[in-house]
Amino acid sequence: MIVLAGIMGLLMAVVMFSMRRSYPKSIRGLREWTIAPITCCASTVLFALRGVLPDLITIVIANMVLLQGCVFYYAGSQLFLGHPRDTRWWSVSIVAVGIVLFWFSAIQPNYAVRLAVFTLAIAALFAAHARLYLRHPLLHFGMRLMTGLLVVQALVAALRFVSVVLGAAGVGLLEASLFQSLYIVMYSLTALMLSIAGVLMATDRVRVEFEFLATHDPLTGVLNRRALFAFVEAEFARSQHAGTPLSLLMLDADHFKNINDAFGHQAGDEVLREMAQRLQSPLPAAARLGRYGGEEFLVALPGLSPEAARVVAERLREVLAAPFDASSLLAVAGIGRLTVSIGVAGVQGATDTLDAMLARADAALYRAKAQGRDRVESA
Ligand SMILES: Nc1nc2c(ncn2[C@@H]2O[C@H](COP(=O)(O)OP(=O)(O)OP(=O)(O)O)[C@@H](O)[C@H]2O)c(=O)[nH]1
Repeated sequence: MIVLAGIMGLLMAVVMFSMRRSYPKSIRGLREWTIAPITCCASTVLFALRGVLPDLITIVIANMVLLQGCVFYYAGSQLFLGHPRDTRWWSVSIVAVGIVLFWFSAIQPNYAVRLAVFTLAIAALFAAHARLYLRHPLLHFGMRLMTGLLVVQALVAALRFVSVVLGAAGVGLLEASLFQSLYIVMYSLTALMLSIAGVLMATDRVRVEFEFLATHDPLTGVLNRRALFAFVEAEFARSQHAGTPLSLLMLDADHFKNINDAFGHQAGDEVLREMAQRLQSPLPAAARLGRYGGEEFLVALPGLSPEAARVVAERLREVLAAPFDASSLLAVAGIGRLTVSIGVAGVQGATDTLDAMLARADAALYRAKAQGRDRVESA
């Protein structure tokens, strides 16, 4: 059982290694999660050589290596969750545990004390590791699995510690009692189970990152045209079905070409980013903002009539026209006030189509441009 679990842990290290090579660099911690099962497997080999190699290696070093393997998992989780790697105190603790284990194996042999010290250390390590996850929202199955495994491991180790204190340590690691067997199975499977949870978490993260890239505009971070249209189509169908209002705002920066020409394309990009950021704040929670193309944005306002949407549009115009922060790149470049023209359109009855509604918003925008810009026009 122990040997098989060690081999499976090694296979998981191969999986982690190949994931690390092919996954984006933004997914951190995979290096530590590769080293961790290898380290745990190395400890298994050392435990298995009991009687062949000196006790110093098969007891003291083996336990220290196992603890270090668990610390690598912890370090991987710290990095994966966006924290700096900070395991210095655990390294110091492993050395301290090693000294105590050495004392109670070479100087004053005592299996119960060794077991108590080791189970206490590993229970504390798993508890700290579980706590790290519990301070984050457990969004995906992989994270919940990892947290559950760590909590169970911490509890098993704590129970084992209590049993040792109550005088039920047994006589040795491979004693064939029920509790000892359960404990061995649990710890043999640690590397395998933690690695599986790590693989699931990394895969979840890649999916979320790719989903974001596929649905958001890289320059401004708002929804891209495809994702926005998927939303608008669904909302239009819902509005037709339920008879609830839906409005669209088509928004175009005024004389944007002049900004590019006068201040350069990079300043133009910065203006677009600033616009996207400013446009988000006054929008109702159900609204969605997306980049329609170039310097044009589209806002979908489910539940709002064209009259209510017009009020939102005026508010957006105000927010965009506010002066830039003195330290902002745009103020430094000397770009003045941002103005936009906005076309508003709402759903008109059961026979309306989305294309017709978009055409009305576009026509209203065109009218706003024709009538001098920096204004809102309704279809
Ligand atoms: N910097 C930057 N410029 C862009 C981007 N997309 C489109 N543009 C520029 O936006 C400008 C749009 O110009 P026009 O369509 O003539 O419109 P305008 O100058 O805003 O004038 P009006 O809309 O009539 O007020 C062009 O100069 C495009 O090169 C972008 O992603 N970044």
